[in-house]
Amino acid sequence: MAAEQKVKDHYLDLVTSDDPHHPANLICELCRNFYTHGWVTGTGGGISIKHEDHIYLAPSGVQKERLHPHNMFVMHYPTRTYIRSPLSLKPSACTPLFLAAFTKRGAGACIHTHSQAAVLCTLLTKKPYFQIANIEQIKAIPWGREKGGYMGYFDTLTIPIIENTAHEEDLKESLEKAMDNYPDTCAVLVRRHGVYVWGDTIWKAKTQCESLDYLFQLAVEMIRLGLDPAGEIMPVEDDVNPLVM
Ligand SMILES: CSCCC(=O)C(=O)COP(=O)(O)O
Ligand SMILES: [Zn+2]
Repeated sequence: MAAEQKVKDHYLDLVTSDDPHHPANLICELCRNFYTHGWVTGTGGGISIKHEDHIYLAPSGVQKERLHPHNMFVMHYPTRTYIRSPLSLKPSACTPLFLAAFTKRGAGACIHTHSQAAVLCTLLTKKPYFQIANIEQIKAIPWGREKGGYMGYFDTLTIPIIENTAHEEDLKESLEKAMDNYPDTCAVLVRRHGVYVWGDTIWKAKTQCESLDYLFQLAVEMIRLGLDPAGEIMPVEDDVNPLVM
């Protein structure tokens, strides 16, 4: 009994910390925050964080805004084995997709949202990508495989769109293919479903996810107004501006 208790305590230690920046605490806090954006509504969406050799994952099919650190699964990344599996829960169905971000991109965190703006952007085009250009917030999106590179104001942002599947885990192959075809991207949209966004750290992933969602919302409004999000900047006519002499 004593030995068994010791083992159990050890596993609990992996998800018990007073540090608000501990991955188990952060996933809970950020899911509550993302719920207020409508990003993890009705159990959809989620977050995974890599910390050293450990991957922190939420359970599948639970209300993400009500997570407790003790609900977290912990995977030993080098062996891809679970070292903590809460009883009667299953790890997120997004796990293979999160792992693709860690493995193929060296990400430190991956966020999946069911944002309505993201879904609408996949419905407003039949193309296998979403584009937007000449918007200041584009500058928050990293670009290029070299660390520290960001998009410029005059650049066109392209985010690949993959087709949805009946089961989340079946998206893995097409997500990985999109990562190969768009080596600079930090996100992949899933038609009629949502978006996966990854970053070097959880804070970068959050900033990128927020910036992309801002751009998705803006694109939907632009299209509603008959504007092309990826179109040219309309020249300002001096003679209609009363401030220009
Ligand atoms: C109504 S949510 C359907 C599953 C899904 O798309 C998702 O993102 C949540 O998966 P999880 O296994 O983490 O609950
Ligand atoms: Zn999903």
